[in-house]
Amino acid sequence: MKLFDAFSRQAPNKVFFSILLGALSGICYALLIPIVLSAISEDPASVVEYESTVRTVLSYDVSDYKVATLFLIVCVFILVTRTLSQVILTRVSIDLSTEMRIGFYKRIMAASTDVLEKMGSAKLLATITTDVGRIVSGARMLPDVLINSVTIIGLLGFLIYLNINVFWFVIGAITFGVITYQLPILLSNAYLSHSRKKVDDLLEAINGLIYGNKELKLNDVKSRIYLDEVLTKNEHDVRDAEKTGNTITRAAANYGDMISFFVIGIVTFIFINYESMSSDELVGVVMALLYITGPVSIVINSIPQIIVSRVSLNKVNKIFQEIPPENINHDVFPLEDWQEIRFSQVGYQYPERDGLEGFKIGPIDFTIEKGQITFIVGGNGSGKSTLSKLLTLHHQPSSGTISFGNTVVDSHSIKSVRQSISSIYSDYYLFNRLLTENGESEEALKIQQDEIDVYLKELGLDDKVTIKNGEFSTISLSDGQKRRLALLVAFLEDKEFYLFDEWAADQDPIFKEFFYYHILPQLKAKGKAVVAISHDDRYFDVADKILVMESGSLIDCITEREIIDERTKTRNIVSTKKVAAQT
Ligand SMILES: Nc1ncnc2c1ncn2[C@@H]1O[C@H](COP(=O)(O)OP(=O)(O)OP(=O)(O)O)[C@@H](O)[C@H]1O
Repeated sequence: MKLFDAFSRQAPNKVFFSILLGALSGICYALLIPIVLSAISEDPASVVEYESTVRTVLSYDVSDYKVATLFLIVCVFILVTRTLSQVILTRVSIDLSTEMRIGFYKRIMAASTDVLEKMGSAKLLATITTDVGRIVSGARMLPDVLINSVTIIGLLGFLIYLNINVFWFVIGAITFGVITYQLPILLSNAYLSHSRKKVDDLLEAINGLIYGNKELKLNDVKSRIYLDEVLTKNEHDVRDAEKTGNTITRAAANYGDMISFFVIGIVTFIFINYESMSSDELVGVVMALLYITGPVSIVINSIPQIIVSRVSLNKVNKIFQEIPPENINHDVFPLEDWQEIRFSQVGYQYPERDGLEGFKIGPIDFTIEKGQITFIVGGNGSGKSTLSKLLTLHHQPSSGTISFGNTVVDSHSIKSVRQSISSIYSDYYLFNRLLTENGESEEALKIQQDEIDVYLKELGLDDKVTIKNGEFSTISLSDGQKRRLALLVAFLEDKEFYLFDEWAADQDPIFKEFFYYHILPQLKAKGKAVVAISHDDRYFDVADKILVMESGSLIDCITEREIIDERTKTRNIVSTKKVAAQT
């Protein structure tokens, strides 16, 4: 059983110990009935020797003292072994779920950006939150299934001892019950997994409700249609599938519970007419069957959950395969000094989607120099951001080579080269803390704190955020302020190559100017290679080089100072005229 394999791999010794305890507990459980029967039966062939002595314990009369003592010992033993078995396996299951999730985090970190972008966050989140949980709940049933299975086996053994024909009859009845029970369960699983798919759609719709809330508020028709045709429809789909699935499951579970009673009825009212049995034997059989009812229904009713667990385990394994780790060297080594980033005949293409060919870049040749500011410009969809992800080594070229100085970026060097890059993308993510290594000296921390305070002031954030022990006091800031905080983080990283994708787009005019005329030149003066993707043609004069993109091709690379100044001047005149015309 795959589920059990996963467990055994997690903690083989603990699992073995838990199985052993579970088995012992199951055996003792099965022993209770023969012990009780021995006490009430006068049959000389009883399991325990009958003794009619009465002893007084704590002022109470106890008959069959020896049997009673054995009964008590077995009960205590069951209590201890059963609890230990369950606790051990439950702990292993909790460890397993933690390990699984951490494994997921590591795999996501090691996967390439291309693969993650293709898969999308919703699928990954659903797997981490839903499937891992299901595996654990299924796995938590394993100790009970084990204990009860052993109990069933023990009681079946007792039935063999009582009457072999009854044993075969009971085996046949249980097999029939288990098989017929599976049919409704399969049907209900189909409904429940349909409802699970619908939950994905519903979650997407709820996202729309929360994030599209402002748009919906401004348009009553839109919000009514969204409520009726999207949210309510999805809710009803989930509700209907769940109702049907759960109705079938409940009916099947009750059928599972009643199987043993059907068997008791058939043995008592029908079987007895065809098989000669003493009344002691019949009492024994009925007691064993009554006793077996609980374990049988526990085992039968856990089958669906264990099946769901296995399905989830397969899903998790499948997703793991779909996000393979990047096939690269994961050791980081110091890079040889470099002065320029060189793109030689670099080409890249997004994968085909819905039968449409993926957007293509290149082949492209250019260089980015340290101590220079390079702008990448071009119309919407011309490929600037795609090019930026090639520059920051998140996309790997399908043709050509990228080199940082003498270091060619390949599977051996890519991770090391990435360490010299800092970027703020247009869809950047701001963590709520600086992720710097602890253990620095107090003096170093003080210098860093001073540096932070200077940057906070410079970026106009000193009255908005404080950073203590690396944690931001808040990230509930305006879009522009958040982006400035991201800039502070990038500064502190002190990398050799900085890339900004439309950083200034949502800054006010003062900070826009501050970015282009102060921050970028400051980085340039520090000898950093600086690339800014920008539509702000007013500031193109800051650039030492302008790369112009169109439809995935580099159509111009302007390096001449006069041309840049000239173009900037012309664009400024055009912009001023446009503004004048509009006003
Ligand atoms: N993750 C992706 N998967 C597939 N295709 C993509 C992906 N991201 C972008 N594209 C395609 O690549 C093309 C270029 O997109 P890109 O974001 O590079 O343009 P851009 O020049 O940065 O545009 P903008 O100025 O609007 O930001 C687009 O036509 C888009 O359809």
